[in-house]
Amino acid sequence: MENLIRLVDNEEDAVSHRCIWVNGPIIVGAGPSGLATAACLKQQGVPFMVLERSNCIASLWQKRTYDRLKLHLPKQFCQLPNFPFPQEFPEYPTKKQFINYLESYAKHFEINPRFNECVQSAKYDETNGLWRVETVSNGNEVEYICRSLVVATGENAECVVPYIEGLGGEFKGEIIHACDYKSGESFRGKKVLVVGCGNSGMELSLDLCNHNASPSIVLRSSVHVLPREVFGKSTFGLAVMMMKWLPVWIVDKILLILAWLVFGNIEKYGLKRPLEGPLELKNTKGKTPVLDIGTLEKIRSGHIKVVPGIKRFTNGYVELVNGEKNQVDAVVLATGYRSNVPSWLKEGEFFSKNGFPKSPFPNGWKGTVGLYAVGFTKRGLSGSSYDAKQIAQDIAQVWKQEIKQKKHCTNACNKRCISQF
Ligand SMILES: Cc1cc2nc3c(=O)[nH]c(=O)nc-3n(C[C@H](O)[C@H](O)[C@H](O)COP(=O)(O)OP(=O)(O)OC[C@H]3O[C@@H](n4cnc5c(N)ncnc54)[C@H](O)[C@@H]3O)c2cc1C
Ligand SMILES: NC(=O)C1=CN([C@@H]2O[C@H](COP(=O)(O)OP(=O)(O)OC[C@H]3O[C@@H](n4cnc5c(N)ncnc54)[C@H](OP(=O)(O)O)[C@@H]3O)[C@@H](O)[C@H]2O)C=CC1
Ligand SMILES: O=C(O)C(=O)Cc1c[nH]c2ccccc12
Repeated sequence: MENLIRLVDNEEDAVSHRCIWVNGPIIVGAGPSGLATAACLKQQGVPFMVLERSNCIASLWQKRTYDRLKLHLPKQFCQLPNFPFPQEFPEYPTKKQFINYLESYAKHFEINPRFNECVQSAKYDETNGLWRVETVSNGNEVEYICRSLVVATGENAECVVPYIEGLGGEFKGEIIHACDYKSGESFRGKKVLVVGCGNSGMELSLDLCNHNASPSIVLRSSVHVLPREVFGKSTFGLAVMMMKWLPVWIVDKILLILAWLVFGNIEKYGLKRPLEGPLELKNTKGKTPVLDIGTLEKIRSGHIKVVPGIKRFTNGYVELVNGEKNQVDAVVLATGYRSNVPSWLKEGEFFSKNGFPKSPFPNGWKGTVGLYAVGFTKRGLSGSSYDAKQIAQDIAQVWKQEIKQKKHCTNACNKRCISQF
C-alpha cells in the first residue's frame, strides 16, 4: 500500500498527533464484513486501509463468543466472497474452523489491518471533500485522511446491559454478559438465571445444562423457536428456497406448521410466540428467530425452566413479574448487542440514531460523499457478502475514473496535482 505519510508530531505534547493520508478507502473494522470488503477491493486493484480496535481480526468471534459455538446457518450461507470454505468443513462449522477460515481469508487476500486502532471520530470535511478519521492507538492520537469511508463495525459492536433494579446493587452474585461467557464449567451445580431468550440465551442455557448447572431462562415478551433442521433439511435453507416462489406470509405459515410438527405446542412451556411470523419479524424488526440446537428438549424435560420478566433482584434472589421469588447464584445477561456507529461517526443523513443505515436492504450499503456501510442488513454473513461486493464495485468504478483523470492531469500540470496530497 502506497501511503504518503506526513508526520506532524508535536514534541511538547505527551501524546503524539500524527496525520496520515490514505490512498484508497478506509475500512473501519476487521470482522467478516471488513475483511470481505477488503478482499473484493483487492480483486479490483484498489488499495485500502483497515483500522481495527482490537489486536486481531474477527474479534467478536475470537474474544466474545463461547467455546462450543457453531455457525447456526449451513456453511453455504456463511462463506465470504471469492474464497469457499474447505471441502472437509461440516455443514455447521465450529467457531474454531470459522476463525481459521477468516485467518486464511485475510492471508490469501493479503489483508493486513492496523490493529489497536480504535476509531474515535470520523467526519466529512466539505471544504476539500475528504474524510477525517481520528483514532487512539496505544494512547497516541492519529488522524487519517481519505476520500471514502467504509463502516464495518458491525451490529454487535457493544453489549446491551439493561438496568434492572437490584442488579449490581443488592444482588451480590456473579453477573456476566453473554459476550464474556466461555463455558458452563465454572457454573457447575449453580442456579443460573439467563436473561434473554434469543439465540445466545437459548444456546448458553443448553451449555449450562450440559455442565450440570441449573439454568432458568427469562422470556419477558415472546419468541419464535424453529428447529435448525426439519426432516434432515436446514430450515433456513428451506425458507430461502420457498422465498423465491412464495410471499413471506405463506413461508411463515409453512415454517410454523413445520415447527409444530417437530416440537408440538411450545406455548405450554412458557414459550409464547409473537403475533407476526418469524421471517416477517426478522424483516421488520430485525429480531432473529431462535434456531434450536437442543435447548427445547431440555426445557421439555424440565432441566431448563422458562420464567417471565424480572421485577427486581435482591440479595441472592430474583423477583419475577408473576410474583415468584427464586434463589439465584449467578446471572448471565444474554440481552443482545448494539451498533456503536453513533458514538464516532459525525453524520446524520445516511445512518440513523440507532446506528444502522436508514435505507433498508438492499439499499443500505451506499451513502453520499464516499460513505459506505457493510454488515448492517440484519441478514448475517450473507448480507455482509452482498454489501461487500456492491461497495467494492462502486468504489472501483470511481477509483478507475480518478486514475484516468489523474494521468491526464499529471501530464498537464504535474506540480499542482502532486501538491494536493
Ligand atoms: C454469537 C454470534 C453468532 C453468530 N452466528 C452467525 C451465523 O451462524 N451465521 C451468520 O450468518 N451470522 C451469524 N452471526 C451474525 C454476525 O453478525 C456475523 O457473524 C459477523 O460477525 C458480522 O460481522 P461484522 O464484521 O459485520 O461484525 P463483527 O464481527 O462484530 O466485526 C466488527 C469489527 O469492528 C471492530 N470495531 C468496532 N468498533 C470499532 C471502532 N470504533 N474502531 C475500530 N474497530 C472497531 C470490532 O472490534 C470488530 O472486530 C452471529 C453473531 C453472533 C453474536
Ligand atoms: N450459533 C449461532 O450462530 C448464534 C447466533 N447468534 C446471533 O447473534 C445475534 C445476537 O443474539 P442474542 O445475543 O441472542 O441477542 P438478541 O438481541 O437476539 O436477543 C436478546 C434477548 O434479550 C432480551 N432482553 C433484552 N433486555 C431484556 C430485559 N431487560 N429483560 C429480559 N429480557 C431482555 C430480548 O427480549 P425482547 O425480545 O423482549 O426484547 C431478547 O430475547 C443474533 O443475530 C443471533 O442470531 C447468537 C448466538 C448463537
Ligand atoms: O445469526 C443471525 O443473526 C443471522 O443474522 C443469520 C440469519 C439471517 N437471517 C435469518 C433468519 C433466520 C435465522 C437466522 C438468520
